[in-house]
Amino acid sequence: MGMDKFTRAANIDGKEYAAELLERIRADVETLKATTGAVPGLAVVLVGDDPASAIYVASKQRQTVAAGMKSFEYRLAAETSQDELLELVHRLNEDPEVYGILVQLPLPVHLDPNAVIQAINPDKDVDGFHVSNAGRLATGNPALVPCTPLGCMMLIKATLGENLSGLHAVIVGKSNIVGKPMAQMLMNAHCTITVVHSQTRNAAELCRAADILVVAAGRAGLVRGDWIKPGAVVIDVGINRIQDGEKSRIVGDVAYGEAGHARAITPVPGGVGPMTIACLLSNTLTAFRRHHAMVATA
Ligand SMILES: Nc1nc(=O)c2c([nH]1)NC[C@@H]1CN(c3ccc(C(=O)N[C@@H](CCC(=O)O)C(=O)O)cc3)C=[N+]21
Repeated sequence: MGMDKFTRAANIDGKEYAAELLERIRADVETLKATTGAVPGLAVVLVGDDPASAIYVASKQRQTVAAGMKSFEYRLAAETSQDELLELVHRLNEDPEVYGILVQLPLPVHLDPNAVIQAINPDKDVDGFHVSNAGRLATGNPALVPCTPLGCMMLIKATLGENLSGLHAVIVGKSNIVGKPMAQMLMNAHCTITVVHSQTRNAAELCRAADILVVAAGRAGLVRGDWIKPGAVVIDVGINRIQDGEKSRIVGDVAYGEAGHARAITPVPGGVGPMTIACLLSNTLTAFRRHHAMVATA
């Protein structure tokens, strides 16, 4: 894609897209409440008192209520046992008012996150972390997909249009939460996929081949300007708190100031982060729709 040197990369405003998505969700919730006589509800479970987690959970709750959904919040003590947590998950699985369940990660170290995630009813697994949802996504079946890569996909399509067929997407990072599901989604959209990670020998060279570059490495400024092909679309998933003199601030995994030759790039903050929360509500609405469609056709 030809870009003259006077063109600046467009800023992909995730905050604005998230606000638009939340407004569409709110309108859909209003209609569905009238047609089903039910209200979508999201349960968020927070174990312990990690301050960053508490901030995210408060923000999730505020936006859930703003969308017209019910919010059920469970704050459990840090010393909660595995059995107590599993018991709560089982109770939420059975609760007809709860359509979505999110257990905030990370959990205190004495708890096994995998066992907790696999205990969630996959049809209520709005994080999309259950093996059943990972398998559905991998096989192109209807799934609840992880919120962060879902939000990335929406921002990519808002920038490039619906048809991504044949584009080369490079994903940096291979986590179950972002890298792997992102690769699956882009493959389902008929992209050619390269996954780069900490053991990759020629990461810069591989990234330079990307039409779409999604970076979820968790390392501040890892991706430099010369890793980016002119005209590429760059999605920065990183959220890194760095010390800047007296103050601390949040930066992404991409050296944003070196990416002027990209076609478009997400800022941090204000890019992928706000889309993650909007997609959590989108997934709750999806779970609600699927439940009521099943009931209607049964
Ligand atoms: N089961 C589970 N599901 C999650 O989805 C989950 C989780 N656990 N644990 C923690 C991480 C983190 N996370 C974020 C969501 C929104 C922003 C966000 O909106 N960030 C803003 C503000 C950044 C700031 O200033 O802190 C931004 O990027 O603009 C960030 C991070 C969801 N997580």
